[in-house]
Amino acid sequence: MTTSPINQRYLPKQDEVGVIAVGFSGGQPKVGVDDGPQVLIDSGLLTQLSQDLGYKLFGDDKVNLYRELLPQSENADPPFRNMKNPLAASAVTRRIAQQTYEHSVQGRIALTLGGDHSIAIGTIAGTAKATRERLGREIGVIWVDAHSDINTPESSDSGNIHGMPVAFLTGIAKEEREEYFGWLKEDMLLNHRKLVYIGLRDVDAGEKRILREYGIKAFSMFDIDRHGIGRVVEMALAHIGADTPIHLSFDVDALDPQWAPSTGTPVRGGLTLREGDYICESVHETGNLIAVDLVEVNPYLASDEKGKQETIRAGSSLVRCALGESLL
Ligand SMILES: NC(=[NH2+])NCCC[C@H](N)C(=O)O
Ligand SMILES: [Mn+2]
Ligand SMILES: [Mn+2]
Repeated sequence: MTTSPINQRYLPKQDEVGVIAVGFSGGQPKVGVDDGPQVLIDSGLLTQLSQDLGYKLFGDDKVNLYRELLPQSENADPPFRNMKNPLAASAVTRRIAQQTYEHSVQGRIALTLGGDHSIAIGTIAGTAKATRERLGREIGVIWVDAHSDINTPESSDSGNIHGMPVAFLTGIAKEEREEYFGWLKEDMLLNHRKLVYIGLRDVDAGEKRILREYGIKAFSMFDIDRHGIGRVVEMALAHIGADTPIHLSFDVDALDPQWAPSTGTPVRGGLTLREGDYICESVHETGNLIAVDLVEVNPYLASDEKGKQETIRAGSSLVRCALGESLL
């Protein structure tokens, strides 16, 4: 496969990583996913990135809780268009967009540790804007997940915003009011033709309609069984285009619960850890990686300590692979 890296001057500073540790769980109802970044950091992930992989780290060494942005009480943040915790999610993701923007516009790889997947509204908005400014181009997104997270507020059965980020980011869901994601402006949006999914196996009926209507590229577990992970990743990268800055958004629930049981919405029949690592390694190998999100690690949901540790180890392995650990 020919995936020649984009023009040298377009490359991120490949030795600098901007870390955003996001302790936010308001995109879904289960407590604990806000402790995801802390357990990943406690496991030594950031030390490994600097000491073993040689990255210069910038940004957070402690987890953002965004307390000052959160509404005072749940009563102060009633559902809006069926969305739960809309003011909190909007305010926090707006701030995350600023944080990723600041790293990305300087050419650092933006690494975001979540937190539930609603936070990708911020991370992708930030890198999309920074990349337009810095390089004059659109980003591509590889979204690795059991779910497509492309519900609109109206199509969602749950009202959980972590099932909606892609709809807002592509402009498929729109909202004018500033405090309800109206701050997402044109230059922060993602072209739905530059989006590709890998690992899908639990997609709502309304989401399937959206994927079909917009012709969005998606590789489900069926496709991985049919073609093998090597061919699927090759096709996914070809869809994004060889000359495109890539934002990798990895939901740990893409992995089979055997490898990552400690997550809010586990779905059986998923990727092996090795397949997940392979996706990350392949994206690294393109030389076009500009950002990584690792989300939905909830340390309190495994049935035992072993499941919790496995999930943390898997999540941190995915991040290290995306940053080039296992390539010789
Ligand atoms: N990021 C996730 N784990 N998303 C799960 C979403 C589940 C379901 N489709 C919903 O919209 O509520
Ligand atoms: Mn998911
Ligand atoms: Mn997700």
